[in-house]
Amino acid sequence: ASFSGDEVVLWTRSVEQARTLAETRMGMHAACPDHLLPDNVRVTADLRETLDADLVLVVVPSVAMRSVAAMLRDAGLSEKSVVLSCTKGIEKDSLLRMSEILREYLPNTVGVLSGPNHAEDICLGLPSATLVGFEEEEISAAVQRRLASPSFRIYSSSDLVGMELGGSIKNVFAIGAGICDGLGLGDNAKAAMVTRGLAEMTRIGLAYGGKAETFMGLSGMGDLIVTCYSKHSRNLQVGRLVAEGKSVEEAVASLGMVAEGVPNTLSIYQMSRKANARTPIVDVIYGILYEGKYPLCGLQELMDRALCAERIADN
Ligand SMILES: NC(=O)c1ccc[n+]([C@@H]2O[C@H](COP(=O)([O-])OP(=O)(O)OC[C@H]3O[C@@H](n4cnc5c(N)ncnc54)[C@H](O)[C@@H]3O)[C@@H](O)[C@H]2O)c1
Ligand SMILES: O=P(O)(O)OC[C@H](O)CO
Repeated sequence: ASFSGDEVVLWTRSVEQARTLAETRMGMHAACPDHLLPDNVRVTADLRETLDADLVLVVVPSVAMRSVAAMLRDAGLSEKSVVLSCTKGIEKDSLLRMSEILREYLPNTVGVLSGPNHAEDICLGLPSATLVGFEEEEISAAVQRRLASPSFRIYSSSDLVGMELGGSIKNVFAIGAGICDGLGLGDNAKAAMVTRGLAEMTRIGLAYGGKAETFMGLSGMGDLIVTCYSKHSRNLQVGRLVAEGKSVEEAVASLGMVAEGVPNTLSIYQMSRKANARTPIVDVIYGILYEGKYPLCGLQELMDRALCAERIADN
């Protein structure tokens, strides 16, 4: 997105890394990320160049959110900046959402952007829809207008809990969908993973105060679908590799980018246990990633459970 011609400063720890990522991730052969970016976008490795921005999008892996929030505070981010978290994750142990971590460090207005939004498609200008959420309706509306473009349609929401939980929980089932692919279990198995995954997402999400309709929307079901089926999905890829016999560490290392489903499976499992939610798929994916359970045994366990009525939100 070019933010409609506004000046955009893209901060990254290393400009060299941004160059490599742009070349490999987007499959484009540019010598420099500037070639991929409109004239109004500038790349810098100096955080101080971002401190007076009126809108700050934070797009780092969830495990880095706390340190980046502290860096923004220590560098002196303007209190007038509106901060938008685009990160999909829940912190392990504290079980905090990304917007909650940002608020721990910054007095700023903080919101969330989440939806079925693979960067590869957005960079090509292909149509995408997403959700922006702030507690303050007028700020949602202003950010919505600011970031929308003819190829980027933005809906608004005030359910930050639902948005952040949906965007994090779907990663667990994307790994599950990848395991189905890697084991060659077929289309029916994958449809069952996605649909029963949505039921578990709804159950955990409701237990923590999210709204049911949010889990049916873009940041819930929408993101679940894209992550379970897209050729760009890193979580799907990790699941496939693990099913094919790679260790989790090897699978993640081969990506060279974050797969949020790996840390998220731990935190979502912790959330589920804390809420005493019925989440058999989350439990099995946790077993595969963290307890050495064989992928095929885990998936068979799901099939072997006692037969029951189809329940969605009911625990
Ligand atoms: N890539 C996508 O298509 C996409 C789409 C929607 C949401 N997201 C979410 O955005 C977040 C980031 O994903 P990504 O694909 O941009 O990941 P990424 O692995 O490409 O990392 C993004 C940037 O964060 C930097 N980074 C990593 N650790 C850091 C640290 N400790 N301090 C400072 N910078 C650090 C990396 O160097 C990189 O420049 C994730 O939560 C992901 O789920 C990604
Ligand atoms: O590539 P993934 O699996 O990390 O998914 C990225 C985004 O969350 C898709 O909306």
